[in-house]
Amino acid sequence: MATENKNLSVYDKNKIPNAKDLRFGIVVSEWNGQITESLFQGAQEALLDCGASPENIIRWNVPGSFELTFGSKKMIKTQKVDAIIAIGSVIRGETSHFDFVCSATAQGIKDLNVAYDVPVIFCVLTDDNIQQSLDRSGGKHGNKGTEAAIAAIQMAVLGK
Ligand SMILES: Nc1c(NC[C@H](O)[C@H](O)[C@H](O)CO)[nH]c(=O)[nH]c1=O
Ligand SMILES: CC(=O)[C@@H](O)COP(=O)(O)O
Repeated sequence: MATENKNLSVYDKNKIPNAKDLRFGIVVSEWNGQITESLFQGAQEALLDCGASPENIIRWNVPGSFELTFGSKKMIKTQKVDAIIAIGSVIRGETSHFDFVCSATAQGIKDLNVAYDVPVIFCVLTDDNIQQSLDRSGGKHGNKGTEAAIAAIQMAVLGK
């Protein structure tokens, strides 16, 4: 289902586990900061709405999406968190660099989910233009940060 057919901010709170006893890490890329800050706000608001405590949300910043893998790995190794949300915004430029950043970031986060027992949620927008990014970070298609927060709660309690 394409995003245009699914608002990213819609969730049924009654179907989401309470997050009051969970600790979350959020690693935020500083590239396209206007977008990533909106994604962070969406994620933070949803976590709090679902019962998480502010002191149980740990935020770290990294330079760009490529660094989300290392930042998330470092957080897994040094912080006791139940799930991590990796937030980035990659917007296509003139060269093929977009493809390499997107692929490396997706593969790196996938690899963390394989190697460690802490779910890392892929909250990285990979857009052709800034309007697509705005539409998915609090615009007409909702906020992918909200979607990622709900996924983080669900994955944190999986199998418990
Ligand atoms: N062009 C974008 C980047 N590029 C930077 C890389 O993510 C990385 O920080 C650099 O290559 C140094 O390792 N990053 C984004 O998050 N978004 C972009 O649009
Ligand atoms: C995703 C990128 O790295 C990209 O924004 C960089 O722009 P360019 O391909 O024009 O160098």
